[in-house]
Amino acid sequence: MKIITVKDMYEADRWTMEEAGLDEIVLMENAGAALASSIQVGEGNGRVILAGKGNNGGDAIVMARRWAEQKIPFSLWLLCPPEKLRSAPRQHLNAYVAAGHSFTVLAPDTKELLAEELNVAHLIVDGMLGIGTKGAPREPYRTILQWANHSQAIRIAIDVPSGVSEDIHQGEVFKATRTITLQAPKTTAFHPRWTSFYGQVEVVDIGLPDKAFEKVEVRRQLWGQEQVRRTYPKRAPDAHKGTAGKACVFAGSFTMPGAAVLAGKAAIRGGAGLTTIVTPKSALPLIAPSLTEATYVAASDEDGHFSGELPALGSFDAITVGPGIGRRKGSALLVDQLLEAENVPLLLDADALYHLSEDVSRLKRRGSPTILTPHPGEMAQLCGVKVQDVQTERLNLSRRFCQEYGVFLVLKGPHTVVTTPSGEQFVNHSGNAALAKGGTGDVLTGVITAFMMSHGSVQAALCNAVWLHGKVAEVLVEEKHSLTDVTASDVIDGLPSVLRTVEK
Ligand SMILES: NC(=O)C1=CN([C@@H]2O[C@H](COP(=O)(O)OP(=O)(O)OC[C@H]3O[C@@H](n4cnc5c(N)ncnc54)[C@H](O)[C@@H]3O)[C@@H](O)[C@H]2O)[C@@H](O)CC1
Ligand SMILES: Nc1ncnc2c1ncn2[C@@H]1O[C@H](COP(=O)(O)OP(=O)(O)O)[C@@H](O)[C@H]1O
Ligand SMILES: [K+]
Repeated sequence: MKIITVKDMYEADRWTMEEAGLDEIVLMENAGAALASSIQVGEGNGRVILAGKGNNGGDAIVMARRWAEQKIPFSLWLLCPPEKLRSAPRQHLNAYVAAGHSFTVLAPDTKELLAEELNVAHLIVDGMLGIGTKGAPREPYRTILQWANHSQAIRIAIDVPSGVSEDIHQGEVFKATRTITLQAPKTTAFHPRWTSFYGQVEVVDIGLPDKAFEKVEVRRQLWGQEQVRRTYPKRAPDAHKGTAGKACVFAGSFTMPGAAVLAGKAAIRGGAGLTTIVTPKSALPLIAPSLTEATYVAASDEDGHFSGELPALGSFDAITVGPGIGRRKGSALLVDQLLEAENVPLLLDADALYHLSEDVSRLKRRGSPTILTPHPGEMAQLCGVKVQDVQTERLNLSRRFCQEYGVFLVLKGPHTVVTTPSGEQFVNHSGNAALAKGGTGDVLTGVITAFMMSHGSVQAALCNAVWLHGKVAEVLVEEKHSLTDVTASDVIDGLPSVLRTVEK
């Protein structure tokens, strides 16, 4: 599903109205109807619908008419004088009034009543500000947002939570329990500043033809279960360990053997036919007893870490380097040599990214696919910026980096972003804070390593691995864990149940 900017949405809107001849009134009617049927009204009274002066308010007015016709009790508040409404919302307000329904206009003498209603409401529908918002909400929105946010009510936002805007600000924003977005998810839903205000996001169709988005260059998409099912490869009945892929994982050290175990186990669970762990000699006995199915190469060791001498290796379908290798000179030398490995996809994670950041331009010399899997701290180091700058520019920064260096990038965190060398972007929709624990990144690296060899497309491999990893965390918390106790090993153990649903 395409993720769009405000400009894209207005362009699609314009096309639909001007080229397809569908009136704004019709789209607003569709939006209101879709909202009326997807919002659960709950028991009792105390439903407040807030309508602002733009088209977002128009959607709320249509929704109110639909509810009124179904005899659902509510109060509709108009936050501007009716004559200040834009043309389409005004026409819908006329229809609402003509149908015999009532509303209250916010004014000095009604303000207190609204405060009281919001205070005791069980459901607040926010049609105050939509994608036309510029900067922090001004009065009267600011105060009403404060009242709404203090209420114990379930809060539903129409299209976007009021106050969310593409230009970042620190003003008041509607804290939605759920946001019902019209037609397509907006980029702001995945911006770290705004994600938490959106709550649960649902997309409803309001009748814009797909063609309306063809003219818009949309290169960002949501990646979810549907896409995974479509792209997940079937294992051939005559598959053998050679066809399932031979992976070589450079991981571990005397002080960090666990990272190698986690990445190796996850690669094997992820379907790799053969997994070879290359690790410093002294770390090998710490790793091998916990990972029976792998084969091993003992690398030359210097004080429990890679010395930098590359052992003689056979041929592999994928090479991964990083988990637990440490930051000493030896592992830097290792990374340097692996970057020269021709004709094999190379995944760099964790400490390998630390070494890479010494000279990122080396990436430009690579002839085969290169995959980087940084968390925001590692991304900041790769780009020479602050972590905060990574977080506010996750999508744009990733795209610029991938286009400049010709790599695939997995920028981790809530809503992990996968970017291809040409700048296509895929935002992941699964996962939860249970993953915020050491070692879960090593698990992801292992799964990616396996998927790179089984999927025809690197992009699909990355997106599917990221989705699976997040989905496992969701299932673990739904079924037998809490957000607090999940371990990286639990994530590996949880892979089978989600993989089974994908294979079906
Ligand atoms: N195809 C579509 O995209 C459709 C969109 N619709 C709705 O239309 C909305 C966009 O409508 P509009 O373009 O009228 O925009 P809004 O509904 O966001 O309203 C913008 C209004 O708020 C004012 N405003 C902007 N920033 C403000 C701030 N910081 N403080 C106070 N006031 C501020 C502006 O002056 C303007 O009058 C969408 O979010 C959606 O809900 C629907 O009506 C159906 C069709
Ligand atoms: N709050 C969160 N919500 C969703 N996913 C998260 C969250 N916190 C962490 N993750 C995921 O957990 C993993 C952590 O990886 P990383 O930071 O590399 O850990 P480590 O290096 O310790 O293994 C990433 O896949 C990241 O996307
Ligand atoms: K809104």
